[in-house]
Amino acid sequence: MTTTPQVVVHRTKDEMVRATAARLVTTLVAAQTDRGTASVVLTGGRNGIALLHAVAASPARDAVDWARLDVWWGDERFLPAGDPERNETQARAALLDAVPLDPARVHPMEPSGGAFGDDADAAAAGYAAELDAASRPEDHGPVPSFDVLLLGVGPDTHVASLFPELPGVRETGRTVVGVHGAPKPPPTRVSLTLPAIRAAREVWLLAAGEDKARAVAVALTGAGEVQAPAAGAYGRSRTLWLLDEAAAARLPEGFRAPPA
Ligand SMILES: O=C(O)[C@H](O)[C@@H](O)[C@H](O)[C@H](O)COP(=O)(O)O
Repeated sequence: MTTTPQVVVHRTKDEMVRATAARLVTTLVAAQTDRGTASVVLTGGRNGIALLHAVAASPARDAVDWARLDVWWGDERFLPAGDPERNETQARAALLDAVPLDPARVHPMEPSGGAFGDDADAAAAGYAAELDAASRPEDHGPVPSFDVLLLGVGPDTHVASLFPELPGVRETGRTVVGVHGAPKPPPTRVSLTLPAIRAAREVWLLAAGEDKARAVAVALTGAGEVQAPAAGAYGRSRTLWLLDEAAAARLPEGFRAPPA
């Protein structure tokens, strides 16, 4: 099932990031109210990390019961543990180290030189097994039904580490893949695949700045997912594109959510 994307346009990047932080806190609190627990999938990139800083600074942040939150990653740069360019390192510095998470519920992807040595494909298989072990019968498959899965959008329409035309974006069987030869450094990465992304209840795509305007317009106006991976990223109950005016500038009329 696909969900029609909803497009929310904020005036500036800063406003988009702060409003999305408030939306994330509210959504996680609602999930904990409904199910007693919540889960989020983090993304790397400037917007994804700015969002975590904004959650850390939010006066409402402790409405979330952090000990009942599962934290996963949508992709990782396959670098040594603690490398400042790892998405995990940046997420810990921005938010995770500041809130009382249950360490057993934080699920980083293995670094290079870790349990799988320098084998990104083995690290991907390991993460797929971890997802499978965490999924329950009601999840209908080998991936948990994440409450919110966050994605940055690259200027070439990549999401997570699924780049246009590379093998990862064509993957229909596996839930996690090793990525080799990525055009955005570092070249070796680990990424959820589109089927795994689509297991989420809600998928939120973040884009700000004029260098994203073409990617946003292409992905939302009928491009195929192999050429434009962001076009294949949607959630089971909701797909939200959270933009600033600059990133929305090339969208045709009629794509924005009506004003509240
Ligand atoms: O590891 C990464 O780099 C990401 O997960 C990647 O998919 C990122 O989210 C986009 O490239 C957008 O990044 P920006 O928000 O910095 O433009």
